[in-house]
Amino acid sequence: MDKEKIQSAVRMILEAIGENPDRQGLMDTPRRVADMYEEVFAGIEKDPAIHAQTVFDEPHEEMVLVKDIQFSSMCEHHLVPFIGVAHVAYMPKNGRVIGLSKLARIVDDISKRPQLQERITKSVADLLMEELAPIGVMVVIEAEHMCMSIRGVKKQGSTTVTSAVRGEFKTNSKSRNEVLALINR
Ligand SMILES: Nc1nc2c(ncn2[C@@H]2O[C@H](COP(=O)(O)OP(=O)(O)OP(=O)(O)O)[C@@H](O)[C@H]2O)c(=O)[nH]1
Ligand SMILES: [Zn+2]
Repeated sequence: MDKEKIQSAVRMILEAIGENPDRQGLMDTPRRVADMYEEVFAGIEKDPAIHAQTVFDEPHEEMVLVKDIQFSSMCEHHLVPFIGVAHVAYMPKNGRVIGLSKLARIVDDISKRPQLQERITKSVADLLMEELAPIGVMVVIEAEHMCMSIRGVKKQGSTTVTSAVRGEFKTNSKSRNEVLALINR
């Protein structure tokens, strides 16, 4: 990531909005924003699939659900945050079970990029299907988009819910409803 370039761009934005980038309070702002972008866009340089490489040979072929995984991402249209929770369920097959924290790490790496909520949802589901070849995967994400609350339509408190459903969860409404019931408990 070119942090020097981010700094000069932020300086230009401050000038463009009619501010004085050299005044006391703004002097370090380009550097701070560059540090922040390095953090919130850290996923661009990461391959989330590495988190699915260590599998435990555990013969559990029923649901595993990690719910309420907090995440934050940056909406790619306005570069403002959207913040919420992800619920990730899968049904392992052939002993291909991964560490629970890895589900959260996958959500993190995929979120830390300019994103759309739909793409995060789909990416997490597809990654798990590809890497673990499980019986099924279901990802549900709930988030509030700052681009809808602090600007534009200015609707605070509205939540966007997206889901991606694969395999058994797609074909079997009982399995799907079980996940939804557990999420909403
Ligand atoms: N589908 C989807 N849309 C998003 C997401 N984040 C932000 N948006 C929307 O992206 C759209 C961009 O619309 P544009 O009309 O190009 O931009 P805009 O004029 O700033 O839109 P307004 O927000 O309506 O003022 C807006 O409707 C946002 O609400 C997301 O994760 N998924
Ligand atoms: Zn936006």
